[in-house]
Amino acid sequence: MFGILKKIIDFAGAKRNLLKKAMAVSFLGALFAALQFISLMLALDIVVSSTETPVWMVTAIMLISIVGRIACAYYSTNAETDTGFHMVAEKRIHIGDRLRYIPMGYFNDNSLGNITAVVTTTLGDVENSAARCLVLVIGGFLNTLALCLMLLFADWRLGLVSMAGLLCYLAVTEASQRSSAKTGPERQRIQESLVEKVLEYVQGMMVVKAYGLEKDSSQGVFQTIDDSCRKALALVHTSTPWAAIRQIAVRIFSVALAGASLIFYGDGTLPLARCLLMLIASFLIYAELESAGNMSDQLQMLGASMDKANSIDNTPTMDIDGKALAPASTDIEFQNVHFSYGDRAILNGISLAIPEKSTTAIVGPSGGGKTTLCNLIARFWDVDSGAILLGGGDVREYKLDSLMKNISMVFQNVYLFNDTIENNIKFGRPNATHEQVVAAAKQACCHDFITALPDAYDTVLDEGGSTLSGGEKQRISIARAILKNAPIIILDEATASVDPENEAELQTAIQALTHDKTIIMIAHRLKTVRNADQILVLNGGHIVQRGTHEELINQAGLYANFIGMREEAANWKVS
Ligand SMILES: Nc1ncnc2c1ncn2[C@@H]1O[C@H](COP(=O)(O)OP(=O)(O)OP(=O)(O)O)[C@@H](O)[C@H]1O
Repeated sequence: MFGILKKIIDFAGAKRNLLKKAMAVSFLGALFAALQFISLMLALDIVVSSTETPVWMVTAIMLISIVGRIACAYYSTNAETDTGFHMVAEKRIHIGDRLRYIPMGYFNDNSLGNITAVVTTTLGDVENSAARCLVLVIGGFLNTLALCLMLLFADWRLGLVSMAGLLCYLAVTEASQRSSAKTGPERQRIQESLVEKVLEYVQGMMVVKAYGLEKDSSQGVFQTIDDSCRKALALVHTSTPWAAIRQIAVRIFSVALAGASLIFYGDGTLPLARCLLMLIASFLIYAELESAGNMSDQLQMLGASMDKANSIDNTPTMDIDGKALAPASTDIEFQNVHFSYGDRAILNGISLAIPEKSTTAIVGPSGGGKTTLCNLIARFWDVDSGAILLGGGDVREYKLDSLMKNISMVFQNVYLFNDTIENNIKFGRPNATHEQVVAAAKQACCHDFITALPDAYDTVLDEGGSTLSGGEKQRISIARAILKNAPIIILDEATASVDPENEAELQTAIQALTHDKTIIMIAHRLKTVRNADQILVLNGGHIVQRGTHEELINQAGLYANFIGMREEAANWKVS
């Protein structure tokens, strides 16, 4: 149990000292509580043994005890709430920051549901109860210890009985925690799979509707909810017997304390006033300890929650050896690059050179590794072997921020944030002025449709930008890249989903973006491919052909086939 308590203190980060203060004040509260017994002892002495202790003194001690206890409880409750919320906010920010610097492969292994569950539900539990549990458990233990010490002072024999009860309780709690050590992680897994399923259900709703599978799909989620409920109950049932054993342990010692008091009174070794005090104490002494014990099960869960959050927070980042460098040029070179997703080899010994301010088109069959090759330049993943150089320096020598300053990426699947259009465009350059945003939007051919919206640039987009058409989203993402003005542009040409009217505007936007830049383009359009300075044909993880259009078109091979298919497609007409 003390291991988990230490874990909470470590987790508190910048609020660690406040948490320690809350614990110290809670201890003070325990001493004030013990004072109540002293006043009770004095009162019984006055009533039963007619001692001459002034009544005002007894009353004053009682008042000090009550006021002191309330004040301590007030302070420690505020401090633990403050600690809980701040420490979790700090952890969430830290995790959010960390996620930016870890390889994308991490997101393959740790699904969205898993990460969402940790940052929301799991940390929500820690936020609401970790600091409170810690203060209650420590407070409960210290409170009982203080009362035992007081009883020791009143009668050492009965003090020892009460102390034995405390030790027995601690031993049972420790045993229960050991036996249910797997409970916390298991419950954690249940929560994760539940969040994962619900997210998948909501995100896949469109496909589910399109295929009329609403019933089957919702049954899957309901099944997971049902499983989660059953497993959570099973876990609670494993901890319930231990709660009963703890209760029995303290009840036995309460009865032993009362019985021993009566025996000592009977044989004349305990005065009546002390005997009455002990009888009252036997009912109250373990009350706080019992509430602390009930919390100890929750501590087990919290320990697992904190471990999970820490495991994300401690994932090694890619920036460990990075330096804030500025490349000498935007020449890019692949030197015998090998890369695989897990065990699946995707790129096998790729070597290529992309000179500054040139245009390189990458073509090839679907699944050949084109996107992967581009993503490696931006270090979404690191290569397995070989090296990728930017301006002569290995991309792994750069800090991610200083590398990404040089690169703008325009993806086929555009993601827009739940924010204003202006802020979405400013994403790559947050301190840009409104005039600069408008100028970029004009170049990207999106100014007109933005100003036609009721709130123009202040229009708040839905998450993912679902209220805009595919072409509009593309152009906003191009405006974003134009504003960032990075010297290297990686572009996944989006033409498949765009109608001819939109395509003309999209091409104007792309021309504005790529002017005078180093361009690497996954090319689908014949015109782009034709005009590229070099064309790389990627198939099965190898560059199978490379050269200019003129050089490749006359060779038999994938490129000639690709051009043939494009020409055929371009000649299609609606009859
Ligand atoms: N995150 C990932 N994890 C595991 N495998 C992946 C991942 N991304 C892509 N792959 C696999 O790697 C292979 C290459 O994918 P990639 O997207 O690079 O191909 P591509 O040539 O760009 O294809 P397309 O033209 O269809 O976009 C594919 O077989 C794909 O299934």
